[in-house]
Amino acid sequence: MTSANDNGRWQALLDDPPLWRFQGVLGDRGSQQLLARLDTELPWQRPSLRLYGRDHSIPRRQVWMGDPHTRYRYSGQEFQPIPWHPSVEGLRLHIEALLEEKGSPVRFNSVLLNRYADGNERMGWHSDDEPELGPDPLIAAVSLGVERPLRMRWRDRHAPAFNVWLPHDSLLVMGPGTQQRLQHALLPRRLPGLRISLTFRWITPL
Ligand SMILES: O=C(O)CCC(=O)C(=O)O
Ligand SMILES: [Fe+2]
Repeated sequence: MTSANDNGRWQALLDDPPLWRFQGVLGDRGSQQLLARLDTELPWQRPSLRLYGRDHSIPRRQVWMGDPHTRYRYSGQEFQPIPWHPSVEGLRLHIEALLEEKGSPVRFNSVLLNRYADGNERMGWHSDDEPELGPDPLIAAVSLGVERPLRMRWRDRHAPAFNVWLPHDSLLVMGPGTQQRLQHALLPRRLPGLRISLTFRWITPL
């Protein structure tokens, strides 16, 4: 599915740390089909997380998927992955091929899927820097549905925060160093409509 042509669809948003965006991952038909399939076929959950001693339901829904040993811990909870949905496994292989062709070979063994019913649903400021992701993770995030901005800010505040717009059927690659130096958030916006993101990771069993 990849071709020499793909090089023209990569856009460098930052050089250091490397932040890249790719448009047209699956094409119109494939991306619409995947969005509908994920929306209807996955067991979306809204777990409670403990924050400053109180339980809060997350302001979105999520599914943790991956190889059986890829347990994932955050905010005092441990998530067991559900097995790969065939469409998501196909997307994983496609993205690994795109990255290999770009000269950044990488493998993923897990994915966090996030479902935002509308602009009120969101994800707060964080870095994906859990120990099981290793010291220098590369995270590949596919966006489907309504285009929303991922807000990014420098941890040391040496430069202003900025938006990375994530159109339907795009891929954002957060390369090595991104999690150490930047935080990101999907802030609430007055935008109607469904968005689903898939953030592919490599989890090292601890
Ligand atoms: O929905 C997004 O694009 C952001 C998701 C994210 O930051 C994450 O899954 O860690
Ligand atoms: Fe994240």
